[in-house]
Amino acid sequence: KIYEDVSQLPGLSYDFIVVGGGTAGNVVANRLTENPNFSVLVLEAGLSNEGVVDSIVPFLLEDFLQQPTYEWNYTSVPQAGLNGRNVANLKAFILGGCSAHNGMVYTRGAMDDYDRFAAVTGDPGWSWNNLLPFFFKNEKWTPPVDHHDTRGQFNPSVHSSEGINSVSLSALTWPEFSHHVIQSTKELPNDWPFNVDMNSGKPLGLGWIQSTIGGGKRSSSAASYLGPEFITRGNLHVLLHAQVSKLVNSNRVNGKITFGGVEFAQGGALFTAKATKEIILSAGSVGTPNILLHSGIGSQKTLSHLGISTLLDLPSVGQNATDHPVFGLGWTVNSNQTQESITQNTTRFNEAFAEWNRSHTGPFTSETTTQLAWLRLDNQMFTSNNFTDPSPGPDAPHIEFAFSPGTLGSTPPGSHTISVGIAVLHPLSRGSVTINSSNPFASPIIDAGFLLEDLDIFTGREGIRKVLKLFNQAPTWQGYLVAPTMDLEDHSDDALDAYIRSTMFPAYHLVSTAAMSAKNAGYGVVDPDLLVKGASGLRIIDASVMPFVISGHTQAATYVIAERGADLVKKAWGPK
Ligand SMILES: Cc1cc2nc3c(=O)[nH]c(=O)nc-3n(C[C@H](O)[C@H](O)[C@H](O)COP(=O)(O)OP(=O)(O)OC[C@H]3O[C@@H](n4cnc5c(N)ncnc54)[C@H](O)[C@@H]3O)c2cc1C
Repeated sequence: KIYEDVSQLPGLSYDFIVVGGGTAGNVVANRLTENPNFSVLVLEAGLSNEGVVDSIVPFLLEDFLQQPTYEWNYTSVPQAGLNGRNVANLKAFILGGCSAHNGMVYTRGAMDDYDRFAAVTGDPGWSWNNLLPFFFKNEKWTPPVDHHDTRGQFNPSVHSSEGINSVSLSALTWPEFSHHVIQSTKELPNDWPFNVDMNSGKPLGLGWIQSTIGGGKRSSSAASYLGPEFITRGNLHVLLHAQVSKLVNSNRVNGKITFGGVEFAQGGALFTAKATKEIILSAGSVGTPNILLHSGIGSQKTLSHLGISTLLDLPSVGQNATDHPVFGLGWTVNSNQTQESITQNTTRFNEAFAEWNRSHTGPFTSETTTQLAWLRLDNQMFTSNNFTDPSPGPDAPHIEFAFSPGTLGSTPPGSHTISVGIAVLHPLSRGSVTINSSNPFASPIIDAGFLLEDLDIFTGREGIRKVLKLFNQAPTWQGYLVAPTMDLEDHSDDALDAYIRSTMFPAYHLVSTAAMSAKNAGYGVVDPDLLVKGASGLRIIDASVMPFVISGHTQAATYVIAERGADLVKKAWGPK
């Protein structure tokens, strides 16, 4: 059941307290309450997702992201790598967390990513092969709303229709643009090979986008894992408007620190919820380190400056923050079949919205990108520039290209554009999430550390060159493209770098701020079972535990961590 007011809760003592009803937290709550003997309370700071149309209708994402009501409204520190620019750090303030406001792109990444997780943690359970059943528990493959023939657009053998979270191919809303993109793989198959399914563990190549959308509606963790068949469980309670400040009632048992509960605020008052078995932090890559630090878990040096007494000296808390830098290239085109035909035409916009309301079909059923490509740079390019290949293995891409029949943000009235978003997938730059106040309700200090390392900007620059070469050399684009919105042809390295630094924005894939490491490692925040090192009864299950950012958008990886994490908890407390 979902509660809005703490006074309605039957009590404040549960077996498990899950902090954060976001992408991962709702998976954990669902899976633990499959056991009728476990009681679970989810504490979510944000608002209800019920009936929030801009979150439900995929095409309205851009509008949704402008709404401060559903945002934590964090600011980040000025970014030295971006000429001191201050970029947004979006984090959703709604049940479902970022799965309720993200771009819905479903990408698992490469097998090499997870095999590297297994290697650095010393736990084969994090390898691709061992995680595949958990991807399948999460995924509910769903037909696209236009029921078009999807043969050759995905590989059914790497998908599951038995999971909980809907994933689908988009309706064929933009056939002209899609034709040119797919045709590129026939005309330049060596540079841009077709990949029938980028979610097979081997993503290299170009293929059709898959999204967390089912029946034309966003499938957030709240809509799926807290769906009507689950939320009616008597042992599953979710309390909204409940912002956790810190872990409380600490004790030391056999040299390990334990916490009896969590303190949270609602309506200006403070309450304590007790956990008799475990506290699970699923507050995300910003929320989780913030709560740890205010609870006295972190670098003793930082905490003592703020007058917070250190219960557990774990200097890695909040460090190692990693996100994907993204920037875009745009062209005007000789066609009116672009998203501007809807966004700049009120009549068509209203018609498309009416169609979605009537039958959940039409252009409003998908987000803006139609295809993605994942490419590697030659090893030679790294060595001749004195870099080491940052990727986890030969099947992992260095760069992502997102093809869209339209441009993010505003375009001049009457223009028709297309764009390619470029993401650097294995940045070396690192930042941090830390605090500069002992007030747990103050905003943490977020620094993604974008483009501090030369390798990251080098990779971005080569991404631009790959796109320019594609549009120059593949005949399909001739006569369709009119002019670039910013001409980067023949630009020097310095000019391309300047373009990237002045236009880059975050992918919002922040991870690794409470990274897992091997049991005996002298760094890291959680062990491979996701238990906080040096603590007992305290686990972290969210995107913050990834030891590295994956070669893809991060929600599928977060879901798989949550599925396996919940399994570890159930095994620890279930029947022996
Ligand atoms: C704008 C945007 C677009 C994105 N697009 C994509 C995409 O297209 N595809 C993709 O794969 N990934 C995408 N991502 C990334 C992906 O959504 C995240 O990596 C993933 O959802 C993180 O899940 P999480 O469970 O770690 O955190 P969240 O989903 O953020 O969950 C954390 C939850 O904890 C709550 N919380 C935080 N602090 C507290 C507290 N103190 N007390 C109580 N509750 C608290 C939050 O309100 C939130 O509900 C995007 C992210 C953003 C922000």
